[in-house]
Amino acid sequence: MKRIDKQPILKVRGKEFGGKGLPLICTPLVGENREGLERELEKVLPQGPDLVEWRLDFFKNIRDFDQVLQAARTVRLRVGELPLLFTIRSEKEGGHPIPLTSEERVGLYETVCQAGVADLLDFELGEGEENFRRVRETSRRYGVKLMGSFHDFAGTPAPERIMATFRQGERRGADLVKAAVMPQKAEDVLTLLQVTLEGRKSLSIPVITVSMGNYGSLTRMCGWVFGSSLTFAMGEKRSAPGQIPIDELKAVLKVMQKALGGI
Ligand SMILES: O=C1C[C@@](O)(C(=O)O)C[C@@H](O)[C@@H]1O
Repeated sequence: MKRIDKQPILKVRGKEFGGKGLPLICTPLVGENREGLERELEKVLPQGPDLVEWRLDFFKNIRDFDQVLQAARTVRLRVGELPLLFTIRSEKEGGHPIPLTSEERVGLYETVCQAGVADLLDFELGEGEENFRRVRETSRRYGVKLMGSFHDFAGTPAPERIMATFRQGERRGADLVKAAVMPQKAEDVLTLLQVTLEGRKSLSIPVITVSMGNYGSLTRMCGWVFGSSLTFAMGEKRSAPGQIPIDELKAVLKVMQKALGGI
């Protein structure tokens, strides 16, 4: 079986988004200060993720950009050659409440790009066209890749809406797009997988899709077969419902890959 005809690929520090075979495994860090992040990394790194996401919205002193940068440099150093993804999730899309306006979030992304600590940024498409354009411009200037993202912690929108969001990301110049949604019924999981396949076949950039919660955890294991280029797995602590421990995920992926004939 040929997996999917068209395969747009994005390479970041040698890791391929959208390449053949297994998905990349990303482990989120949710430490609330530098020490916490260091402790987390000690547990996470030996488990062999392909990349690490720092969820800045969990960082306690996020208003203090100097502290953020200090922590960022520590994390950067520790992850070494692994790609590092910076994410400031907004509360309305399921993030930790943070005292930063949209304007300040854009500023913080600019700061980390300038400091040369990030490989990838996750910026919500819901932050609006102008903010997205600014983050796109800055990230491009510093050679940082940009993920246009969308999250719904309450439900799974209709497939056309998810696809429309992906196309919006593509139009705005994102390097890849991501949707994480919550299933309310088993059909929602199928919807997400169907959209994954459609996105993979019709977009010019790689896609990442996640269905969260218990039912949704299926997609964390099999989404790659339908075209999701990355899956999030728990290192020390979950950053979203349904994430499974990285070692368990790796074991499942191995079984699936063999059963699928090595695609
Ligand atoms: O958007 C995502 C996906 C995610 O919400 C998940 O469900 O695994 C976890 C987040 O940390 C990440 O930014």
